[in-house]
Amino acid sequence: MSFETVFPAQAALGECPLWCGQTQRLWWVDIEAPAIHCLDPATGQNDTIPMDENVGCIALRAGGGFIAGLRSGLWLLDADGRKEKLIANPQTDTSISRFNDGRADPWGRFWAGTIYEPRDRPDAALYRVGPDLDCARMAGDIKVSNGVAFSPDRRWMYHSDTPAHVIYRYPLDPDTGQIGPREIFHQFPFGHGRPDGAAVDRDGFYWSALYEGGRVVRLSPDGDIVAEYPVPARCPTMCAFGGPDLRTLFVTTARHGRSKQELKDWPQSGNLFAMQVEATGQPEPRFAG
Ligand SMILES: O=C(O)[C@H](O)[C@@H](O)[C@H](O)[C@H](O)CS(=O)(=O)O
Repeated sequence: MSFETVFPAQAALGECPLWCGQTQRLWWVDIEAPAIHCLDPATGQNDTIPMDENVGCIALRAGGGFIAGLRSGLWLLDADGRKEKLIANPQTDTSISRFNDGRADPWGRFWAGTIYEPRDRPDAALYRVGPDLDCARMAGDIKVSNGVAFSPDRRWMYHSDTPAHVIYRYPLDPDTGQIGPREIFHQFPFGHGRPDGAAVDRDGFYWSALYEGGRVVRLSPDGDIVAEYPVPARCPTMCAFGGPDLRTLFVTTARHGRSKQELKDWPQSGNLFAMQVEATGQPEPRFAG
């Protein structure tokens, strides 16, 4: 098992891969293009929706279209990616803060966090949008919000702060989805990659893309690293399960802000990769609003 290029995107900042089981397509974004993409892995056909501002994350809406975390705030988009409604713009200064990682939860809500781009103080935050479009600030004290994912038993929400090299987890009420106090799920040592986007498989194992770590790591429900999978790019940004049996692991990667030497050493940076895995992913929920 090893990652192979599934689409030679050469994306600036590939992110937010998410599988649509209905159409058998992989949606993903290029934060810096900026664009929303839709890949048919069977044919290699990749359709692009250009955006007019950074797009950090998207989720599919149950009724069609997207909910998205953009630089200017949280938006509803139609099926063609056109802005329908600004839900909220909670950031204090969008010139130095934008939405980053996010996804829908098993209750049909959308969680999205920001990146505080100066990274000199923990001014990023995590927000949750309900189907009624009510937006609530759910967590703070972070610099770059990443790694949002949910356990299959609905008892844990995972959330990372990339520059701090830490993945947190929050207890979830399995009925209401309310979160409890955060605890450290895994603290990575500095200098060997830091946790970016992630996915949780059907057995509750957390698969984390390690930015500047050139690999994806699989962590047990107790937070122990049980496997590591090299990626042919130094900066994998997020992984997602897909394919007819949800046993294909897709990973997006980055070129943006990387040195010429790094891009020479890792010429496939920015591509989309895929690997068949023994684990089975969870179907990606849709936003109910
Ligand atoms: O892709 C993302 O999540 C961010 O936009 C990336 O740029 C990355 O996570 C971030 O740059 C990591 S860090 O701030 O350099 O630690």
